[in-house]
Amino acid sequence: MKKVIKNGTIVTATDTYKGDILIENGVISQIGASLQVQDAEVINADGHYVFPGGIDPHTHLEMPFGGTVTKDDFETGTIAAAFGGTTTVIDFCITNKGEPLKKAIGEWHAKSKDKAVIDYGFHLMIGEINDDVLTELPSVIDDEGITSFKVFMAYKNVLQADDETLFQTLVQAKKLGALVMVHAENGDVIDYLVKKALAEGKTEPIYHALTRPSEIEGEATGRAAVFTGLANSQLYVVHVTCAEAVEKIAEARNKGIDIWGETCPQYLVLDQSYLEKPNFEGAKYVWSPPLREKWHQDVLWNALKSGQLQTVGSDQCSFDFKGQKDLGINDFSKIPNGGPIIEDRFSILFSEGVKKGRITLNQFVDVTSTRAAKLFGLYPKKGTIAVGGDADIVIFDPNVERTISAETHHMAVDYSAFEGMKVTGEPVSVLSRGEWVIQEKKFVGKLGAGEYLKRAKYGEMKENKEINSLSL
Ligand SMILES: NC(=O)NCCC(=O)O
Ligand SMILES: [Zn+2]
Ligand SMILES: [Zn+2]
Repeated sequence: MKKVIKNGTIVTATDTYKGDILIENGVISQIGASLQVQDAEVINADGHYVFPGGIDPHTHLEMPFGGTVTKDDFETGTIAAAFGGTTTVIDFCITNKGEPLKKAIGEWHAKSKDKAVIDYGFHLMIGEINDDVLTELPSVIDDEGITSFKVFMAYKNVLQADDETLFQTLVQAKKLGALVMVHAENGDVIDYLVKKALAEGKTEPIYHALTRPSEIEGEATGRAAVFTGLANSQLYVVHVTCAEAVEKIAEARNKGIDIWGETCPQYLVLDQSYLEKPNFEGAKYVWSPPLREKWHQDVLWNALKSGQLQTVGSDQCSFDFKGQKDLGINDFSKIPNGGPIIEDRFSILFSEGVKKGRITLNQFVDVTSTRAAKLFGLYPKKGTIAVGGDADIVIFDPNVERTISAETHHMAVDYSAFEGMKVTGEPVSVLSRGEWVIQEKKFVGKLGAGEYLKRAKYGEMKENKEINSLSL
């Protein structure tokens, strides 16, 4: 059945206006003032914003990590994402050295196919480059539509790749039309600092942060940027946390290097002092890179505002406090890294960003949806509200006040990293390709309704180049 969303304030990355939206066969077929439509379900969005569904370009659902597996899978994770206003996730498919890439991709399809309630795609981790990998890469792009590769510069002896692998990945990405993503920290230096701290009997969660200083995030970001320039390739730096990394990205962009930066809500609103909470509670706040001193938050907000950082991902990577985070009770290096964010990304950005005047309403849409769609080959099917695009839509109450809590969230974990935080604004209803997923704050979607997204090549997203040169 057709649907028409009436009287809402439609917000895209560039425009804000009152209008009605007609949805037919999962697609936006018309936008206009006072649309008169027969035989349509009418949705009254008066007093609400109508946003394009959020695109979360950074999730780890059902990922084996740190001796355990992330608690939220493609069922609970995508349901929670939808409650939070996200209608597309791009998850990291983790590969193992010596095994075919196709094996890992097959595993990720098996995890997601019958569970995802919203649309999804995969990035592919590259841990090594050899003849087998080189033979497989073209079909990863052409057959699977996976057009972004992820290289970890940290997690020594686990996920970390060496510089040669990063450089070769950049070269291949340029040739094939993919965007390279990096976790930028110097894993070798961290490994030394961690061993030293443990030998000195420093085992508490705060040492996780103290052994990963912001300078080495800056160093790794700068190194990756230099490689990108040399390879004349393209780079997206995930979870930027600090001034040093922002500076390296800005410097590289000024030189004309094709580099993009993402930050995450946790780095915008939480700080290093959380790791000092007593009774091992600090473990709830163990991320890599770690939470920083508070002053870095202003740098990150300003970078979003000025366009030096372009996206906000969640880095959803959730572990229970009891039974998972406590693997590191006697040794901070064994605390599984990551936290539950997928549901809170949109609301925190709106409340702390738009409501507090740090970013505009249109920038909010850009950093939570549009820019990710452009960078990761989904635009304009996703990431905006336009005729012909998928009807992935969030009807958002900008004035409701609520308190974030594990008691009320929909993620499968036993704590919230934002427990007690008051936010203004909440998604009320969410549509994925024109079908209700959340209706009046209730889940009404279907497991397996989410479709796998084959994405366009990076080079084909001409708009990325234009935006990059415009904002230099
Ligand atoms: N960020 C984090 O601590 N965990 C998820 C894995 C990663 O993105 O590095
Ligand atoms: Zn990472
Ligand atoms: Zn991550």
